Amino acid sequence: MERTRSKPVQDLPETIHSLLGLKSHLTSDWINSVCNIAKNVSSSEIVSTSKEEDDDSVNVDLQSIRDQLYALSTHVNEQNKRRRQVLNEFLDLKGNIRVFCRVKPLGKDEKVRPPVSSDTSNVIIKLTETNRKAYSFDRVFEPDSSQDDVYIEIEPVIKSVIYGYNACIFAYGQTGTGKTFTMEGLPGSLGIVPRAIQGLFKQVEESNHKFRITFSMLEIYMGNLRDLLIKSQATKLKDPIPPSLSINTNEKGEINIDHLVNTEVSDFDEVFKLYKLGCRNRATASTNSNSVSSRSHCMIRVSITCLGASERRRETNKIWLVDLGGSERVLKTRATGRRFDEGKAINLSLSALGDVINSLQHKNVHIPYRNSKLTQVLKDSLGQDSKTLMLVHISPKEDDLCETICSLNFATRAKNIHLGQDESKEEQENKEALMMSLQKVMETVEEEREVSLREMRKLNETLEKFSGKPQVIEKEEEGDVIREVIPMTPKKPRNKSRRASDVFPSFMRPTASSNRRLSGADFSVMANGSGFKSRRNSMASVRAESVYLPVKKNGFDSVCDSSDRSVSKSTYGMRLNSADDATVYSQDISECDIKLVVSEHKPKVLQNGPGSASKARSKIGSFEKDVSQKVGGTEFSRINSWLRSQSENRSYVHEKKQLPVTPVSEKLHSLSRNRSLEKSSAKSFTTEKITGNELFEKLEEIEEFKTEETVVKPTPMLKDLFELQCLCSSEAEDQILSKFQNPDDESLYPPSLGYDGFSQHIDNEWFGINDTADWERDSPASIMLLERESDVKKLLPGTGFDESLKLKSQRGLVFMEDGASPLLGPQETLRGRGGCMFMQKLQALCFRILLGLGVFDVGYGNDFFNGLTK
Ligand SMILES: Nc1ncnc2c1ncn2[C@@H]1O[C@H](COP(=O)(O)OP(=O)(O)OP(=O)(O)O)[C@@H](O)[C@H]1O
Repeated sequence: MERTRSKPVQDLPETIHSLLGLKSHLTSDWINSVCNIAKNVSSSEIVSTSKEEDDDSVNVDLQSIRDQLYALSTHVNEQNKRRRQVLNEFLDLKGNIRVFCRVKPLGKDEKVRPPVSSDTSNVIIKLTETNRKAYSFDRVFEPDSSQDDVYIEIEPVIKSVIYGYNACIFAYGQTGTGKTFTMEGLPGSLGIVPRAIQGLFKQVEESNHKFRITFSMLEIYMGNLRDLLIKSQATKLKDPIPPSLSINTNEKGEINIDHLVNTEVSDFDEVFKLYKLGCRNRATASTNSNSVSSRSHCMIRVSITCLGASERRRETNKIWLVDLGGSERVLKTRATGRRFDEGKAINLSLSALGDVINSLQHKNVHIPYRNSKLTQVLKDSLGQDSKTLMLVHISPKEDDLCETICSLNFATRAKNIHLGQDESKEEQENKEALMMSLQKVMETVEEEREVSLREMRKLNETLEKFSGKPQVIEKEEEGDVIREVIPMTPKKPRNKSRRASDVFPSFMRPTASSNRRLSGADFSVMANGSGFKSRRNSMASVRAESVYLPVKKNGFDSVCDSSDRSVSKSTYGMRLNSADDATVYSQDISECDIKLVVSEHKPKVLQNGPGSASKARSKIGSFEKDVSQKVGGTEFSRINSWLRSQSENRSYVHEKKQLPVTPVSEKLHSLSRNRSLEKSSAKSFTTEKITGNELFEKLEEIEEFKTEETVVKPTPMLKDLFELQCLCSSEAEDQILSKFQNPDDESLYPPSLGYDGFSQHIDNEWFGINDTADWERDSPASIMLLERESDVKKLLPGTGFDESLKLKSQRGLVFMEDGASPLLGPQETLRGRGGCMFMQKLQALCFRILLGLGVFDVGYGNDFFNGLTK
């Protein structure tokens, strides 16, 4: 390298040479001049010269380290690809849906010999002394199995997640059999969730790519999604009500959940804190079977994004870790009230999950994902190339034998196809040999990869020592620019001020309506001085409900069929601009929809008092049967023809038979009996036309009987109407309370109503008489009507519905003045036309039935509704 040096320094060699060669020059002057030259050479010049020479050699070393790192990283990429291939082949051979079974150990006091025995792949049930039934699974964990044993079997699935596959691990089983124990674990014996997340971070650290990991946690409670990372039940007046979660499918077929908190995490500790927060928010309760029973499905989603890693299946993928609610026989658990409803909701979604898995195993064209929220959420993580693992939990206790058999049958349904009962022994042996060889290949690849990674780490440390930063290599691979950060990625500083609820991923950009929903509480606080009012208004302002639009179905829905859809609908702010209803539609069918079909037909006991609830429940079975018939069309056709005739003739049809009056007890006893009789005689009704006044008198009779604590056996048609009316109201109220109930502050919430068919509440609020009451706006009827308003508008063009609603500042249930249409009209006329009150009530009931028909989608399209209003 050329350097510029001072003149004396340049002359120095020559001078020394002359000094050595020509001793005659050794005069005192000459010596002085040499000394001066030496003095002029600065010390810094000497140092810098030596440093630059060192730099040259270091530069050469660093470059060679970089080259080596580049080569090694390419090699590791190749190994990763190979590893992914082998792992995938291995998992494919094992089956993409694998079913494990875990047997809970007997308690200390339970010394009896259990009727359930197991080995590593079979569970044998002793049905009688001579009769046994065997179930085989991919793996059975015996009662003494540890959490380690379980995790080892699960690890390949976790590894596949790093390679871009979606995965789903869920724990299924009867309540109290150890699902939460397996998934969550105890402090000394961590379960699958913490281990899986630890495993994921370990994989990420070992990888030579940069990953972005996010964490979300939600529960499906009574058919509704609830974010567990934000407090879902506001405890203070000012607490914002969380936005409703809705399930969407993007153009790639990926499932997204709008408004679900999706927090970026950089290490296990961060995840664990969020996880604990979520667990605290989860709905649990004490039941007969488990003192801390999960009353919901708890779902954890870990999403992973890694750009430009060619060995990964997709850039963003996810794993769902699901602790399902316990399947239970409600009769056995003797659950009542809310516990009963929770159990029923859990059972419904579990059976939907079973159907989906079974269809996947059968490779059916139609996979019924839409039958529950649970399966909708898991849609892109079940089946196809996703890895699914079901852990069925059973109890060895004799007392639980029925539940055990149910769970084992459920699990067998999920697994027995892919294991290939048709496979010959030879084929099975070949498969096992192939799996063994793949395992060996995998081990070799893993070892080689480990060596490469170790070498890379060493080189990287050296590089960091000299250059002060880890090496970043940029290279072109398969057309993509890959940015690889070789291990030891510096940790991101945690943003402590960030609230979980503030973090929304980019795809969850707030829409106008979601913004309004988010600000709903603020609005209510600002608009009202009084706390009570403001709280209630905030509740009234933000309603989220799933309803099923009356879209005609063409048989079944299919995987890629977007024609049939239900609507997740949020109705906002009745006090805001009426044209400003924020209605968010998403393509999802609510689990509630299924639940509603069943539970909306709860029998209503026309008497309040002790025991009435249990009596009502005892009739649910018969009503459910009844509903299935209705859905099948038999009874609806009766309603249909009846409504048609009444709309054509402007008169009402009822059973000719005299309304019998029976005491309450007799009535309750005979209700179910009558129901079957009614069904059988449904087609042979003798009908007569009566005038509105006559009907009014009849209805008055009914009202009188009710007030005298007696029960009327109404005509089948009227009874149906009464029941439907009551059921609609109670279900809506239940759902609203379940969303907004605040156990700490019950007084701020609408009182729970004892539905007796025609309670004061219903008179005043369903029929919109009390125009000053805030409850009117908040009443279930109003909410239901509001939520379905736009649907009705579509269905009933030209009925004046629009106009009448526009005229109304109060938006309760209103009726048409025109008697021709049984539906809507100014509500003021109710007071003026007292004599026609009951006729109008009946009209309103018809209207609600129409809505109900629409909601439950029994195949009646627009024609049906239009026909009724002509
Ligand atoms: N394999 C096991 N080893 C030790 N204890 C267990 C095991 N499985 C379950 N338990 C214990 O049994 C009790 C009930 O278990 P857990 O709460 O996990 O049941 P669950 O299936 O989640 O019930 P639920 O569906 O009602 O939530 C807990 O106290 C748990 O610690």
